[in-house]
Amino acid sequence: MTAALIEAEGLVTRFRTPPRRLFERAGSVAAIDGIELRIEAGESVAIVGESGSGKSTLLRALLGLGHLDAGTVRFDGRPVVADPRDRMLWLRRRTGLVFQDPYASFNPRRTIRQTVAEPLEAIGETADAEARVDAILDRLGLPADAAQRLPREFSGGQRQRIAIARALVHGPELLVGDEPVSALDVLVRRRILELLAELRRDLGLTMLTVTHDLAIVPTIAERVVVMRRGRIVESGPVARILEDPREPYTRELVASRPTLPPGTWIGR
Ligand SMILES: Nc1ncnc2c1ncn2[C@@H]1O[C@H](COP(=O)(O)OP(=O)(O)OP(=O)(O)O)[C@@H](O)[C@H]1O
Repeated sequence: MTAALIEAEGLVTRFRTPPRRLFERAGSVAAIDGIELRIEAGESVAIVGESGSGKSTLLRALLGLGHLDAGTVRFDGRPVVADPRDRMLWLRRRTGLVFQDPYASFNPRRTIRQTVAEPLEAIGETADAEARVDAILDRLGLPADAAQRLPREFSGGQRQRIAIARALVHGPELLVGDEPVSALDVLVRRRILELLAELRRDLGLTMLTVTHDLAIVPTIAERVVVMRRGRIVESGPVARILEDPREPYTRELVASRPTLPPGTWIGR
């Protein structure tokens, strides 16, 4: 079998929990507990589960940003190790990240040009930064003068476009989103989801998106991984999971999701 883009085996991450009573010892909780996950190049996978199920911890582990108590992660066959001596520039070159609240991750005093160029600085590819920033801002439908302006001058939807521009400016093959549209209102959310689907097609991206919102999954992914209490309880094609969930927990999640907009399913 050829190497998958991401291969995770037996991942366990524990966090210490403070004692609840005076003479009780501190305990620990497994935020992720024995995760096996394989993502092929070009695939788009959504990780879903309620708050606290371990989605963000898993994402951090896959990117080498969080500690692991057990297990291994490989990216295109190469081990991902959370080691401060190795800043894993090779992995940063190949991945782009989009978070829920772009504003919180923008420096309010840096122009959009400086903000979007951040990954290029981080990986030491600044030679043609200006042209690359202009090209990606244009690709994301931002006005030509956006580069000189500051984050506060933009709406929520535009800020998320800027965040996506920053995630893609260095030409990564994997785009990772942690609740990338949760902070947006419904119409803007729809547009950003469609934009992500289009970018994925045009750029041949592999996508990994964490969300608590099952309603967005058909637009963003072909495969769903359902997490509960640090474990994967079910995984499969979007249509199968949404129409015929096998696990009681997934059935509950599906039943409680808001009605799907008459949207674009990419998974079938
Ligand atoms: N740094 C930390 N220290 C202690 N406990 C943590 C830490 N990070 C996560 N946890 C615990 O690990 C479990 C999983 O958290 P995680 O944030 O991965 O879940 P999540 O599914 O991403 O939740 P949300 O959707 O609310 O972000 C939770 O019980 C959480 O309290």
